[in-house]
Amino acid sequence: MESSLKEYFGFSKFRPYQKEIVENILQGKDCLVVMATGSGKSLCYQVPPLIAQKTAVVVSPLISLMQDQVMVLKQRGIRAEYLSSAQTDRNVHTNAESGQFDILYMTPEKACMLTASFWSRLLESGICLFAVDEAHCISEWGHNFRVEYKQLDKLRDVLSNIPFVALTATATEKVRGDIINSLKLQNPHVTIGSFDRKNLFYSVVSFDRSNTFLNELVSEISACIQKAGSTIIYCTTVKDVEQIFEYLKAAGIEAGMYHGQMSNKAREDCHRAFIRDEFYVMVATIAFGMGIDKPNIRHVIHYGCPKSLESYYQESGRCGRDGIPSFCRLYFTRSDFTKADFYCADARTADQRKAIMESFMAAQRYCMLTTCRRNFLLGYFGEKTSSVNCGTCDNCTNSKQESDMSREAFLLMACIQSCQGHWGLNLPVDVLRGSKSKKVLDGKFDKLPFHGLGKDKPANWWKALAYQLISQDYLVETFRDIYKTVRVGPRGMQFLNSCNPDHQPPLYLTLTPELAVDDTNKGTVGEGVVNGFAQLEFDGLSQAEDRLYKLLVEERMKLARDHGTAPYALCGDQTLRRITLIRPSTRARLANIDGVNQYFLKTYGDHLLQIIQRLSQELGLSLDGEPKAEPPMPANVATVPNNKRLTPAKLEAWKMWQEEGLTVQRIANYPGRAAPIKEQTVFEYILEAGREGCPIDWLRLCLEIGLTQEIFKDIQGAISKVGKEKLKPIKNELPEEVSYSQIKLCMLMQDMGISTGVISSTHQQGRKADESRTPQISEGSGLSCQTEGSQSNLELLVDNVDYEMKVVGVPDDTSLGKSVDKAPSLLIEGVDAKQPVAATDELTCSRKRQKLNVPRAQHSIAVEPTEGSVLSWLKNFNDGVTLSDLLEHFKGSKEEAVIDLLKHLEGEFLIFRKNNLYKLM
Ligand SMILES: Nc1ncnc2c1ncn2[C@@H]1O[C@H](COP(=O)(O)OP(=O)(O)OP(=O)(O)O)[C@@H](O)[C@H]1O
Repeated sequence: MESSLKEYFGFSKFRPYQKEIVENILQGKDCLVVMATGSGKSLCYQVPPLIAQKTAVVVSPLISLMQDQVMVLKQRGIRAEYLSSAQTDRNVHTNAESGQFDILYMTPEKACMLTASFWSRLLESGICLFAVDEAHCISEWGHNFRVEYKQLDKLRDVLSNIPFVALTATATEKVRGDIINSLKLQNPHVTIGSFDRKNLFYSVVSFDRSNTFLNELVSEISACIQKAGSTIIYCTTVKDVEQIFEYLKAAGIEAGMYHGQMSNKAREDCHRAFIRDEFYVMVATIAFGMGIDKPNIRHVIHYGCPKSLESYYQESGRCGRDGIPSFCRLYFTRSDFTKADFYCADARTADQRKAIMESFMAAQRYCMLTTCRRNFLLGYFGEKTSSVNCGTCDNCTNSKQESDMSREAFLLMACIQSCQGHWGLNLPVDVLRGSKSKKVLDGKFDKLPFHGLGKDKPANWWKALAYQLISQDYLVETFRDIYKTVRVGPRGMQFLNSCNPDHQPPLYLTLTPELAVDDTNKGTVGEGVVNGFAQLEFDGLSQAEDRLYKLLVEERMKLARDHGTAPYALCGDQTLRRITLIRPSTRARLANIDGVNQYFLKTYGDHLLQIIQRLSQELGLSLDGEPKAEPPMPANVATVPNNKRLTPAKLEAWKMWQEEGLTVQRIANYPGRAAPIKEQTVFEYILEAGREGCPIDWLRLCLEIGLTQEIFKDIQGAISKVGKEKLKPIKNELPEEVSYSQIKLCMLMQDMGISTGVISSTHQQGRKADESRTPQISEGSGLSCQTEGSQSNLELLVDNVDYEMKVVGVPDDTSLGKSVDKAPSLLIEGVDAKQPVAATDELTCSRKRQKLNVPRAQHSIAVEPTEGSVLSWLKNFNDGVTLSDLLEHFKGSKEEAVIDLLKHLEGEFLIFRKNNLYKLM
């Protein structure tokens, strides 16, 4: 799997969850994948066909999206095509059914229209999966319901034994249920990743449509273009699109335009020019939504409050899909909030109207928020967060000013209370401002004691205060049909009860620019809203490197133009940045850069190497530098251990285990403890810390409870048979000696997307840590170790006995021409490894792996390094070998000769290097 990943995609490792999902698909399981935009969902259905050598059929909602994906896949040497009304090549249909494509995209309409004979021929040729991308379109609860998606279930009978894979970035629990039911997914493997897009900076600004504002917008966009970054400006109306487009044009910024009133051809041309970097700015309505797959958009601006928080998340999610820090800014005016009837116009049922209203109101709350925007977004999608301050939104980074607004809050809440919660905000604000409108007089609201008491402040000031109070739960906004009403909530009632007209307890609220209108603070409030690009640590390149990067961007552009493709399809900005920093001089060095795939190397490698050499010389830069630290990538698993949700006892147990290296048993019986706690409890604490995102040495934990790859796989098998709702049925499926702890650990690792690969691939590291530590406990605990027959990857788990064991040697089967898959017999002084060891209770297994880092080539005979001999030797080591292993194996040969040979093989994409381990492609 990893060699396919490197060969076709150029990546050296899977992102969280990807490998797990690919494995499940290859095992024939249905999958539901809910992972953030840009988290790498596509790869989950793009890798299996390369391994299974069968076609992956992918349903995708938009022709432009399919076309872009096919274009990119072709640049990776993957045979991809699409079937839709827009396909002009008639051969595609015939070639598709005879299995000529690795990946075949189609629209839902097309998928339902294809004849039974097409499917049966394709089935004969081989289908490895049927994927439904943007699967939320199946659900009426989703924000993009598409009727055609509903009919895809028909294909379930036609493709009865093929795994169905549904993928989406946004799906609430309700939508997830709908997807599973509609597609008739059978006991699917469900993956729900984090919604958090860590590389995105969120900010919101209230704006007017003045020229001053538009000038600011122009400078913001220019700053992005300077960094060779693309911007999308989403407008809520066609009129706004045209106006902004004209304004940019007048300011000398080349931009494209995209909206529903343009002809198909004009839209397609514009779309194509944008993804090919012919201009860097696209001004669009949300019609330019799902169909954009460009990974290097650095800036998404919303010019007006979006219609829902889901669509905001989706549209802003177009930003920074390649993981580079990028910026999402939302501009709104309060008049945007009055568009409910417009958005509800298409609703066919009361439920639909309710759903639209709810998410529109959530978008409004997002605009008015004074607390962390990321937390609000994540919370909306049901994700709990541990930090109060994300550090990457305007509210968390700008200095805030607060002011005691107890008197004003009292007046507003008391007035709203007197209006009995039957009204929106306008009426109580009118009353406070002393209005004598018909509505006020008819309802005798002018007789209220508050009438006119707030006339010193403009209406918008009071509304801004109301939104502050709503966001702090003093007021509650609901709606009836499409009309919003506001009432005093329990927190507000508590406040009102503690007030009298002459005295109110202090109530500090954040001063938003609107609230500062007549305040001396005005002017300082907005200062926090700084240019986002200045805030983002964009690249860390020196001046000369920055120049080189821009020249390489131009070169990529030329190459893409010559090959009729988009620059990002050749290689991403992140890869280009790595190339800039390393400045490789050989094919091998270029091949080893993350993001460089075989097709790229073969097609553009030599040309690019020449260019790099020439430009580096001109700029006075040396070649073959060391890679610098990468900009932050979105990590789905938090690594910060100061987790607020862990109790001190749990945090302490985790620290003792993870940081101090104590075993579970040792922690449970720690001398300083008033009373011992159960080992099982300590183990649960560690699992919980892991679940909460604290780093865990998974290999060590597996070793400590005897969870080997084989047991892991057995447990996975049991889970796929009986589900994972209850532990007992899983346990019943498994051999007696498999413990509940092992099952729990396996389930957690599965949930967190940690694959079995971790157990073996971290051997080297794990070994060192373990071996450097003398055994912590020797209390003669019972044992439940696997010995003979349960070894894998040259690994043996033995009793944690109170004397040091010593590895004295391992006969090297490989050098004798035997397979290493067979368990080697280990000779350990003082221990008969074949002696069965009695299992006792399930967690009395504080064991220590004793023999692990066996030099593989200890007994090797002289072998000459040739292309063939290196490749066939590497075949024996799935986990790869180090350079010293290789030198040891080929000892007698010159070191430089071995290194040259390795470089050549690397440059030919026959081997690849990951973490300094050489592996076979
Ligand atoms: N393992 C990986 N290593 C490095 N980059 C990756 C990896 N997997 C995917 N990517 C890159 O991440 C970016 C986003 O991937 P992808 O298009 O699959 O996201 P997605 O989850 O399908 O997003 P969307 O919901 O927007 O369609 C792409 O540029 C892709 O090449």
